[in-house]
Amino acid sequence: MTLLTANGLHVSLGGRPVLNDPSFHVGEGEFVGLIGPNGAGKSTLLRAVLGLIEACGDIAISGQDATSMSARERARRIAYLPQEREIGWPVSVEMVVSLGRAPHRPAFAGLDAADRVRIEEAMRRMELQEFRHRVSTELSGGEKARVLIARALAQDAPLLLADEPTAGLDPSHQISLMRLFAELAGEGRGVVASLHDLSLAARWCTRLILLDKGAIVADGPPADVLTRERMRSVYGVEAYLGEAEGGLLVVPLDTAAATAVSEGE
Ligand SMILES: Nc1ncnc2c1ncn2[C@@H]1O[C@H](COP(=O)(O)OP(=O)(O)OP(=O)(O)O)[C@@H](O)[C@H]1O
Repeated sequence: MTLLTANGLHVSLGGRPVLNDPSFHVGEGEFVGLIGPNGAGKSTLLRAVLGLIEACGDIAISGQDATSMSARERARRIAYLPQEREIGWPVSVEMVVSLGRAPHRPAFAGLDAADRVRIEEAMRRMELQEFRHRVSTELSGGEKARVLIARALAQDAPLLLADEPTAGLDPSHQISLMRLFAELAGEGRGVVASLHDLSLAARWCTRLILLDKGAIVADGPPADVLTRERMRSVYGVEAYLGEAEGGLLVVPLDTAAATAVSEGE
């Protein structure tokens, strides 16, 4: 089943076009890495799909026109991890994670047993049980990121959109998170994550969408999308592409340094 279809999106911000007609779809079981240089429009694309900014074009969520959905209905179908990791109030970690259940409950209603199961599961998956009573605003950047990811997991939506979810996480937590997203996809959900670590993206994502200047320049299996030519034309760098543990390894090269060394020989 197709969880998300976006057709011909156009967004202008500050009088400048930021999204130039991208069209794509995300199905159940897909872990899609949204990649591209700074300013390519990745966050804008995610925010447009969520209805957080005005966009022209068609967006369907689980086959239903997104414009006909209330914000609450949308939040039951799409969980979102924003790029900003700020937590506004000095409340406990458990309280922040429990906010993920809000779209499923009538306003001001307490948590029921099913909510509590989801909250515990989300905290377990993000290794936060020991943190449950800590004040969320007093955590480190990476710990806060894990709390906000747990809040998105507690939302228990079929589709998860995550904006740079690995930012601020140490290597071990980066890998655990990518494995978790792959597991969520394996359970039949859809995951779309904007990522700058191309090796992580290539290793774990089932598909990559490469965005440049608001347009999709490639969409497909990681090894097809990440070529030396695209690293050059889109990111403006030479890159070493190799293989490690069954995944593609992408190492951007400092060409100025490489040239200096070879000229000195
Ligand atoms: N509110 C705004 N007003 C004007 N321009 C904006 C606004 N928000 C974003 N932009 C511009 O839109 C472009 C796309 O931004 P966006 O945050 O979507 O890029 P991104 O691909 O997520 O980048 P990054 O990898 O740096 O997070 C950028 O050039 C940015 O400066």
